[in-house]
Amino acid sequence: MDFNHFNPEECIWYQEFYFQSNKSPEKAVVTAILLLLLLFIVVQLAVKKFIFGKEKSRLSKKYIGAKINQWDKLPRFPLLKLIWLCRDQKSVLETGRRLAGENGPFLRVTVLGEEYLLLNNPDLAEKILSSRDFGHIIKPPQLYEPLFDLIGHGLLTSNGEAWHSKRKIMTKAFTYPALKRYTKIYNKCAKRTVAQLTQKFRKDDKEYHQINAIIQTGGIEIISETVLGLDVTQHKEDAKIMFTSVNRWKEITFQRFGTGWLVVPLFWRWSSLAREYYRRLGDIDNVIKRMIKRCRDELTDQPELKLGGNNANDSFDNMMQLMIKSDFSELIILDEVKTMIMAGYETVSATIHVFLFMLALHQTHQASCREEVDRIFDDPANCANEELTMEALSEMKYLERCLLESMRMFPIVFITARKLEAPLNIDDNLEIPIGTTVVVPNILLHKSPIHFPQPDEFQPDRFLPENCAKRHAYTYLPFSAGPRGCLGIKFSLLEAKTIVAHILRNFEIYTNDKIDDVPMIPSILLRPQRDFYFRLEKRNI
Ligand code: HEM
Repeated sequence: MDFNHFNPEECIWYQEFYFQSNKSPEKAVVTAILLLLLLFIVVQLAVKKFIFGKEKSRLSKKYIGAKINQWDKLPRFPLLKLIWLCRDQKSVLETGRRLAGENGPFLRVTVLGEEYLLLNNPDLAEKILSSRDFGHIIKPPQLYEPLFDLIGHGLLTSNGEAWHSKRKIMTKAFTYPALKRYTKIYNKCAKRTVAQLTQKFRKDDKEYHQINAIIQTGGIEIISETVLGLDVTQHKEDAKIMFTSVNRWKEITFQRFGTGWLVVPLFWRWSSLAREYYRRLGDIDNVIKRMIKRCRDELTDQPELKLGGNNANDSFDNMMQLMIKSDFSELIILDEVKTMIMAGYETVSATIHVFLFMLALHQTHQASCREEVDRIFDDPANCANEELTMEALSEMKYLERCLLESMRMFPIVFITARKLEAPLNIDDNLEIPIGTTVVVPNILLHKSPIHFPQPDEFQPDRFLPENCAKRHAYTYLPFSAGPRGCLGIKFSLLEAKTIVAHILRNFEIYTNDKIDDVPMIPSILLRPQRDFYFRLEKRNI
């Protein structure tokens, strides 16, 4: 074609484009925007690869001399096949179990140049989770990045020395004396939960209702008071802002991760959901700042309480006081408080919701738990005014076994992941290189028929001490394990036992759902496709 004498009307493709664009100019604009976005994403990926690539080679130099090993021979599972097999969210867990059975302990996949390795075996899980090497305890940025603008560099997302020093201090918030103080809060909130359930299930009401919202309200009340010192009855206005904002923030987060395209930062930042999300976050920050000020004022009024530094051990009522006494800056307190709320509210509420469902499905186990609970409530030495003490709660052995079994079948946090900044030595022949993201699939380990025969059956006696002693410690990981395992294990078990014991004391629990009616979906947390339905019959006590 002679471009010097180019006549657009003679050229068919040009005419088509010209007339199309004339007919609907907005289509051309949309196409241009999409092309620009595509270009932007490609550039972002290239820049990331360049930066991570440099980081990798810097780290590799640090470990010159790492042995040549079998890593290169470890086969890769085809990514497209994996995406295809996991296309249905409802059956993704079953697919995972099948793949784990077929592929042995390792499943290696490469995504956009990033290596991922599934370690589906308790020995391998122990190798990574028990390691104290700072290069083995890094949270993968590609998975945790979305959390950074929410919780900044709180305990859950920070690494290295910054993480270590904060962990040392925050561990004090979970010692026996601290938990003993929180137990009073658990009881108070459990009684409010029972009152709300009593209102919902009127006498002679034979209907089934969803109760998750009530369980979650109890969960937020507990975490607000134990972390912030925010008692709903005393700080009504702040409590209202806190509850609505935390709930909306959580809903938006689920919506974001459930709607694939909103995960892309560029789309997210321009969405109306993001605007609401940051406004809610601002509201939460303002409540926390007001609580920090109140707490500082209280401590100034009572100088004998102001201990500072390492002496902050025992004399605090809530985690905020501990942080102020440990001289955390306001910025660190904001991140840490939000971390605790995020780590500790939805996880326990969701665990209780599933546990009540398990008890409703297994009436004989429910009856045995109630018998135990009644015996403890009726013992005045253990339990005055229907207040469960730490000692009373530790006597609830049967209830605890049922809770642990429920968490085995449905671990709310279903995987643990680390990004290697130091090679991980598996044995003489295999060393996993720096840069790999290793994933421990807690949920698949819990369903292993070798360690848990008839894994789909609810059998609380698996958690009798003699049966636990026979099992590898890294077969059961609802709270993960090792130096980065959950800080709130005892907190969660005590809270869940208190709430459920109060409910069992007051109600008989029934459901008309079957276990297969409501598949569990792996989202940020493992959660049922919809809330379960329950009927609660008030007991005559
Ligand atoms: C049933 C309830 C809970 C479950 C299933 C759970 C599970 C977990 C898991 C699996 C991890 C490790 C994550 C990882 O290694 O990537 C973790 C970490 C953590 N959890 Fe929990 N958690 C629960 C409740 C709580 C509560 C109530 C709190 C505090 C009030 C809490 C605070 C934390 C913190 C601070 C971390 C980060 C620890 C660190 O990185 O050093 N969790 N949790």
